[in-house]
Amino acid sequence: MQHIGVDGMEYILEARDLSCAYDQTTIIEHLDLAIERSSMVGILGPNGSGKTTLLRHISAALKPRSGVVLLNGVDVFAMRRRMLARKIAYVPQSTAADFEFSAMDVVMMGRIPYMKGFQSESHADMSAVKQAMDMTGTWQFRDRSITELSGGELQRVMIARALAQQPEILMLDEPTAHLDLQFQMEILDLLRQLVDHHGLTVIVVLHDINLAVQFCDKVVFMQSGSIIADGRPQDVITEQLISDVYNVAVSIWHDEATGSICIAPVRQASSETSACLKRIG
Ligand SMILES: Nc1ncnc2c1ncn2[C@@H]1O[C@H](COP(=O)(O)OP(=O)(O)OP(=O)(O)O)[C@@H](O)[C@H]1O
Repeated sequence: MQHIGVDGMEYILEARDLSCAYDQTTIIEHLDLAIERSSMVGILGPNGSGKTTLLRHISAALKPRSGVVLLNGVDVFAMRRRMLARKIAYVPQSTAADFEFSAMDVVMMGRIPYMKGFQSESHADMSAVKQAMDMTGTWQFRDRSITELSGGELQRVMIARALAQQPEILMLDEPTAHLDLQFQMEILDLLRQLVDHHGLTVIVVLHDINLAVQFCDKVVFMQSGSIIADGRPQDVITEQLISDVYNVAVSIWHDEATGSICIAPVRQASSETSACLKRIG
């Protein structure tokens, strides 16, 4: 369904005047966010800035204190959970593998929103699971218990489960955290292809700004529960912004090989460290 936002653009997801709290502690206040359909959006910002909290609320895993989250113009909290699970899949930051499920059983759990009662899995369920496991390179360990998988292998299984859900929006919280460089690139490449060729919308929390720049159409920088920059990477990322957000000096240049901007922290001895070293020396 097409939904036109207040500014005339077509957005698949909108958060309007969102405020989120854990018990009495407010984390996010009066936040607005609009996500275009079939785009890949990176959420960035320092530890504790509210990225996970935002994802939990826009995925409807948690209810905001106030404000609304609209999916195709419909309030997500007015939707039935089963219907919502066919639209939004959420891969959390880390998953405890406490149970002896096989990797394939876990991916099959992504099909629950499509299953009726105690019916066994259909041909469509099996084929969605196979496709998701092929895409994430996890079919090879389909029969292994998830308790025996490495952090990176388990992460890919969790992404496969979300893909088996065949959602319109895939939200992932630091999906590359446990992955080596090859799998980081493969997973982000896969997400990019799903956006470009299958019309998926991806919202991904990332810590690596250089990867976000290469793969995302838009980046959203958070600081202390607010969005302080939101736009195309080449338009919003400046040395001043990164130094303001992370309190670290950086150098930014255009890199021929990647075709995007590159960001490197510039090492600086702080005055406190220098004074301390002088005392020791
Ligand atoms: N369940 C919770 N109960 C109370 N406070 C929480 C809870 N989860 C997170 N917080 C607090 O909310 C704030 C934002 O946390 P959040 O996890 O959203 O940040 P983040 O940007 O995702 O951080 P990181 O990059 O470290 O994962 C932090 O101060 C954190 O301590």
